Amino acid sequence: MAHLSRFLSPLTRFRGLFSRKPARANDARSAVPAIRKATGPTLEATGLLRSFGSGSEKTFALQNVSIELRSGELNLLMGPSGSGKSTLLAVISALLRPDAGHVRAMGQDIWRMNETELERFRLRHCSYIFQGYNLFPALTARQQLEVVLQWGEGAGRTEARKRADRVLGQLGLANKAHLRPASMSGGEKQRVAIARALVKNPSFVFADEPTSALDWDNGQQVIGLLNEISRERGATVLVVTHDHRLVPFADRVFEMSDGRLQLDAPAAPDTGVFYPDQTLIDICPPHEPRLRLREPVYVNTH
Ligand SMILES: Nc1ncnc2c1ncn2[C@@H]1O[C@H](COP(=O)(O)OP(=O)(O)OP(=O)(O)O)[C@@H](O)[C@H]1O
Repeated sequence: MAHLSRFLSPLTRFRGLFSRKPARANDARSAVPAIRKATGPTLEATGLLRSFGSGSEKTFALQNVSIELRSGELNLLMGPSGSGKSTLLAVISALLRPDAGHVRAMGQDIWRMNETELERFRLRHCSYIFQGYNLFPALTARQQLEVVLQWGEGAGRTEARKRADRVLGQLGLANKAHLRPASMSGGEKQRVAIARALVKNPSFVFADEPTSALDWDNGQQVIGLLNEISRERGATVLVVTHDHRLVPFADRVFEMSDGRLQLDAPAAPDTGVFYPDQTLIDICPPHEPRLRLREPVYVNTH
């Protein structure tokens, strides 16, 4: 089982929920682009090495791993237990320093940052979603979100409540806003965790086995939401999972084995068109789970 949270100090766990990034002006749902530019990578890792232990006990968890992720895409990271998925997720999400290699995000080499800069980067740009939800037991669903906005962004009480309620409503949780985690089902708890990740409008969402504790209906709902976060809000989403049923929801599927990344695997049947100038015409209905390109189709526009 992957446990990304083991790479977090308790303080980082708490602070990682917050962002000082101002809310985007437009509600992302109203801004689903019919045509979106396929941009370059927003997150680019090269030559990552990471080991644990020493001597005969030494484990090489990452062995020269390079990967590129783009905004607006949902990426799955799969592979057998112990293949290095959680380690890779932790290294590229600014939680675990590699022994060697580079991770470039938002135009910066994140592992050249000092601790303060790293913390600011996590706060401003990253959201983390864990298998175990990581909700505060004493807070209601609404308060889980409000605290992010009030403490993280300095939002006033009224504004925080309005924004929290809007996101809870978008995730079908309006009638659960007053409940504490102990009174919620696993699926509801994970949706609250996603709402909390969403409310800060992150550029990057990193999720470690977010559906493994859920039944298939709830799991499907959760991956559908992650899909929407990438597509409608333009976030770069990376999900570690063992569940092959999630594959049709993904833009790209990366396989790891023995600390190495295998070739990018295709996800689902052709539903879009790539033009040579890299403009992607997304022909899927905005609120349907996205179907994917098996092979990019290049159309001669001349
Ligand atoms: N903190 C640690 N100390 C020692 N070894 C570690 C540590 N973290 C990971 N490892 C080792 O590194 C290798 C990769 O572990 P990692 O958790 O990244 O794999 P994984 O693919 O996520 O596995 P799973 O699917 O079981 O969660 C494993 O052999 C693991 O035992």
